[in-house]
Amino acid sequence: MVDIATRVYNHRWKLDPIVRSLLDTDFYKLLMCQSVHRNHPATQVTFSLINRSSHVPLARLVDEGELREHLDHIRTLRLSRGESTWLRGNTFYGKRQMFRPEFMEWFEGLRLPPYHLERRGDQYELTFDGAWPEVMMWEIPALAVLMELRGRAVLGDMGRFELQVLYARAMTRAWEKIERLRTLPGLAIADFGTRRRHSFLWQDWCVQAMMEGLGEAFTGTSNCLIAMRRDIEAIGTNAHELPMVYAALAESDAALAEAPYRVLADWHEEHDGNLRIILPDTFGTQAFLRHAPDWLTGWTGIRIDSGDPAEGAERAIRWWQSHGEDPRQKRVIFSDGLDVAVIAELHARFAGRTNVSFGWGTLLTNDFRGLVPHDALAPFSLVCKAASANGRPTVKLSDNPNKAMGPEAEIARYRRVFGTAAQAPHPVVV
Ligand SMILES: Nc1ncnc2c1ncn2[C@@H]1O[C@H](COP(=O)(O)OP(=O)(O)OP(=O)(O)O)[C@@H](O)[C@H]1O
Ligand SMILES: O=P(O)(O)OC[C@H]1O[C@H](OP(=O)(O)OP(=O)(O)O)[C@H](O)[C@@H]1O
Ligand SMILES: O=C(O)c1cccnc1
Repeated sequence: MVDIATRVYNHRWKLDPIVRSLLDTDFYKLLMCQSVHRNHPATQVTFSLINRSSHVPLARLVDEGELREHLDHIRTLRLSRGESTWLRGNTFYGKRQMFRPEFMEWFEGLRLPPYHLERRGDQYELTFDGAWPEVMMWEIPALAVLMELRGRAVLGDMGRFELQVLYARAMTRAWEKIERLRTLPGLAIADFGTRRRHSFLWQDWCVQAMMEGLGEAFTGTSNCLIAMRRDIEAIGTNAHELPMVYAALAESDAALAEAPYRVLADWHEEHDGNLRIILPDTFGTQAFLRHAPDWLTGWTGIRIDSGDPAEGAERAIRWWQSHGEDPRQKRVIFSDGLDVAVIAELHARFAGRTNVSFGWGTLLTNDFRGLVPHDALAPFSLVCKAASANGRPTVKLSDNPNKAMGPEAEIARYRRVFGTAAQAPHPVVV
């Protein structure tokens, strides 16, 4: 087992690359990338960094030169032969050859496109422009680099013993959470914490702790590199970028209203079983379900990613029931800023009524809250989103207005077209 504290202490004198592999990313990126590569290879997109925690002055905390070194390093990465063999030969969700040869050939040649970085006051403007399948692969490593550099800036001033005790405390906290989760019968939980993790090695430690502590209840990790190295399941669904970009490309209000379903029709052709998971909240869950075509009720499950999670799950259950579907045959995946108390509550309320699972992100892989002065290692809400497609702005409404994005006028148009009702704001922690 790596002694993380000693390693942090000893690695301060040369570039210690944060992201070392194109597989150090979420599995759903690869699933989406294959679909985008087939259906929208030439669509031009811009992805942008958004620091939703504006009180965190990223540009003061992270050195620009160091940031560039890490981003440049990521641009040198290529899929290795062993990684390619794993992707081509491994079974994902029980299916062989999940990734088609045309996609694999393209992926083997991929290098990430250039980035644009500029300091604006205390924040960084970081954007990525180019073809959608290439640009989308920046999101996860860019976030992981920024989060870890911000952490390293704090760790760099700490002594050997301070570091030992810091990690001992973080380990104790993580293990206590796992002990709590162990008491939940029939739990199914995966690691979704790559993008805002404390560090790669810390995420890897958390994954191994979940493996030992939870056994079968730990269903796997969204991180492909860790899944490969630890020989566990790679877990993934799909993300908001698909409906956001499809919607931005729509030529009329009627096409806009259809866009979220068009996404899933394309997905339907590629995947079955546990990969048919609906993400309904991009432009408001209620409106999405109200207008959903009948064939969608046959899908396996729904991912609840914003708003009040219990309300979201109740709504999904009612929707299935009203279409003659048995919710006990369906799956609800909760994935929004989870921590153990909420997981236990949702598990108690929904287990038995539907199949429940959890995608646990930042508060698994980066719960360093309260461990150093000024809470300088606490995670915060850093995201990287598709901001435009073929020159047109994207919009996200979400079930939480605090997560909405896009130009005001476009937000108003989307609300009208989708018939999205007013929503209650929820605080965004991560
Ligand atoms: N950011 C990272 N991404 C992927 N793998 C990593 C990362 N950091 C460390 N590892 C892996 O974790 C293991 C332990 O790290 P260790 O400190 O021994 O190696 P290293 O950082 O690669 O090498 P060195 O200590 O010589 O700089 C190694 O197998 C290393 O490849
Ligand atoms: O436990 P968590 O840290 O929430 O990790 C998982 C989250 O990460 C992703 O979204 P992201 O935060 O990138 O964007 P969003 O919050 O706007 O959905 C995903 O949709 C989950 O919400
Ligand atoms: O596959 C997913 O749905 C996923 C993975 C990581 C983070 N958020 C969501």
